[in-house]
Amino acid sequence: MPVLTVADYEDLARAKVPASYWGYVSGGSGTERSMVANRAAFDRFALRPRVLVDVSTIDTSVELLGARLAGPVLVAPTAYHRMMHPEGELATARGAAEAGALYVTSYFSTQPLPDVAAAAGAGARWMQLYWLKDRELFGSVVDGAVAAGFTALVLTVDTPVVGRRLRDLRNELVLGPELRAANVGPALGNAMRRGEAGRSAVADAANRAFDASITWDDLAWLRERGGLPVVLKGILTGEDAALAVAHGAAAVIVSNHGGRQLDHAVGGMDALPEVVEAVAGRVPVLVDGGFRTGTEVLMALAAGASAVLVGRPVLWGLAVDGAAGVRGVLDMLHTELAQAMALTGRPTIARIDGTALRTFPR
Ligand SMILES: Cc1cc2nc3c(=O)[nH]c(=O)nc-3n(C[C@H](O)[C@H](O)[C@H](O)COP(=O)(O)O)c2cc1C
Ligand SMILES: CCCCCCC(=O)C(=O)O
Repeated sequence: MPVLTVADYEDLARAKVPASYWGYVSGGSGTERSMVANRAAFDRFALRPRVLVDVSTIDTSVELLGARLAGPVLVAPTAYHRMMHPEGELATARGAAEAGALYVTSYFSTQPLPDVAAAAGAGARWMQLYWLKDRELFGSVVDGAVAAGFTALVLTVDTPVVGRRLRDLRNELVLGPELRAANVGPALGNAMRRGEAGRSAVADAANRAFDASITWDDLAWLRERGGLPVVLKGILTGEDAALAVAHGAAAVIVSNHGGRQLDHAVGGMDALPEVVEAVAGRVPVLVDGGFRTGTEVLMALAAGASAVLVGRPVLWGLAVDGAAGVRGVLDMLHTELAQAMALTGRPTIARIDGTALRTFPR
C-alpha cells in the first residue's frame, strides 16, 4: 500500500508497537475530550483561496529564533522514542535534520543529549524541560543541554501534575529496561517497577519528581542558568500569553499537550486567536495539537502562528521506518503545505495572513 497521508503512517505504526506503549502514545487524559477538541477545531475553519497569483515558485522556508528551517513544521517534544524504534531519539534527530526541521527533544529522551546532538549534526534543536523539585538535578540537565548545543529551552508549563491517563492506568504501564530516561537521574529515569493495578509507573515517577510550586517568578532563574532563549509550552489563554511575554519568554507554544493533561481543555487551534492577539507580534506564537495535514498547517499560519509542532505523527513515522519515516512524515507535511500555498495563491509564508481564513462561529 502506498503511504500517501500521515494517517497511513498511523495505520502502519499501530501494527508494530506493543499495545501498552500504543495506549501511552495514542491516549489523552480523562474523557479525552481535549484530544478530540484539537481535531474538531479544524471543522470551524475554511480557506479563502486567491487566484491568478504567480505560484510557479513556492517557498515554505521560515526563520525561528535564529534557525533557518525548510518549513514551519517542527517536531514536538515527545517522551521515550525507543518505544517506537530501537534507535529512538537518534533516528528522530537524523530524520528531522534531513527534513530541515527543528527537533524539540523531550526531557524524557531515552538517548543521552550529546548523542542526540551528534545525530542531529547541523540540524536545529531545542531542549524541552520539566521543572524538578531537585533544583540541582534540574540545573544540571539545563547545563547538559547548553553544552550539547541546544539553542533554546522549552519549559513545559501545563504539567504541574500528570493528567489522569486512563489507558495507562488500565494497562498498568511499566517500561522495559531499554526505556530509561537517559538524562534526568535514576529516580525519575527509571519507571520499570512491576505493574500495579490501576497505576502508571511513569506517571507516579513524574508526579514524585515534578515541582508543582513554580510560578512566573521562577522563570528568571531558568533564563539566568541557561543563558538561552526560554520558550513556554502549554499556554492556552491570552492572560498567560501576556504574562509569558512580560516575564521574558522568547516564544510561546499554544498547546493542550495533545489532550493528555487537563481534560476538557480548549484545543490548540481554538486557543490560538486569543494568544496571537495578546502577544501582538512581540514574540513568535507556535501551536500544536492534532495537526495531520499541510492544509491544517496553513490554517494555523493564517490564524497568526509562526509554526506548528507535530507530536504523534513523528512517532508513527519513527515506528514505521526509523529516521526515514520521521523524514517521510515531515516532508509529507511540507509538501502538502506547499500544494495548499499554491492553491490558495500564497507563494511564501509571509503571504499567508488572516485573509486566507474564514472562521465559523462555534
Ligand atoms: C507519547 C507522547 C509523549 C509526550 N511527551 C511530551 C514530553 O515529554 N514533553 C512535552 O512537553 N510534551 C510531551 N507531549 C506533548 C507533545 O509535545 C505535543 O504537545 C502533542 O503531542 C501535540 O499533539 P499531537 O500529538 O496531536 O501532534 C507528548 C505527547 C505524546 C503523544
Ligand atoms: C506519564 C508521565 C510522563 C510525563 C512526561 C512525558 C509527557 O509529557 C507525556 O505527555 O507523556
